[in-house]
Amino acid sequence: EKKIKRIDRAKDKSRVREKDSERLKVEENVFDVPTLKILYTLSNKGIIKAMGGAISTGKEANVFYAEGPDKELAVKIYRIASSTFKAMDAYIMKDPRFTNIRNNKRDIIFAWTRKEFQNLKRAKNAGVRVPEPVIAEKNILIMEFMGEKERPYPLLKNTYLEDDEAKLIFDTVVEYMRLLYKKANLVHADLSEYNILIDPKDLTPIFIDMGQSVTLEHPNSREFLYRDVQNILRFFSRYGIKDKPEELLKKIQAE
Ligand SMILES: N#C/C(=C\c1ccncc1)C(=O)NCc1ccccc1
Repeated sequence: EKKIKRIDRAKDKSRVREKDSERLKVEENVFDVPTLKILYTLSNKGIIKAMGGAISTGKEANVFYAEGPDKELAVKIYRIASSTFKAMDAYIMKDPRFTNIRNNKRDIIFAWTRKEFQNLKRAKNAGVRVPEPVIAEKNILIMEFMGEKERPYPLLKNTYLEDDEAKLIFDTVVEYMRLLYKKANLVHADLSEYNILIDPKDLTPIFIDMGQSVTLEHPNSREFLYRDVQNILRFFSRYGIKDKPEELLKKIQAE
């Protein structure tokens, strides 16, 4: 009996340790030394006052909550170590804005982070609701936190909607896609219910994750736009919205 107890306790302890190492793993291969140095610099510049917990964790990046001098911030840290930057290649190497970068991993990640900053800026200026970008420093992007008191707004994916509410959001999403295209000369290129936040106060959509967004000059921009349109129609079809891809493309690209 005693022996079994001892084994169970040992197992529990190892489980706790395993969990810690799990958490540490997330922290460690994002918070590598160069990244910590940049965070330290940003805090010395008074841009970040305190770091909070992780909002989103993914294979390419992690987003953390942070306190800024005057507003809440989201700190997106692109992983250098194990990121699948191969996927990034397809977007960045054909982008006329980034043809001259050297083909090494760090430079690709730094260029990608700069690109997300620039794309957010352009989207904001075009009238699309996105997190206001604050600064891009190497593999770190700091932007306005979309949420309240450390709680991020929910993804469209996780928001319960009545049909009429969904229709209003759908119309705004299409309008934002049109503004991105006509005013910002951009295609989101990864638009879906996973990259749209919903402000619960007024049920307005917020586009996030624009690192992969491309200008219309990109050879595949129309294909990426078509895919965004299909994603949006697929998701909103559950609310009885029956628009056809061609109709949406006409609305977005209309002269
Ligand atoms: N940008 C951003 C995001 C949220 C956010 C919330 C509140 N304010 C600003 C941004 C976000 O989750 N992006 C998706 C993502 C990024 C990294 C790993 C997994 C998933």
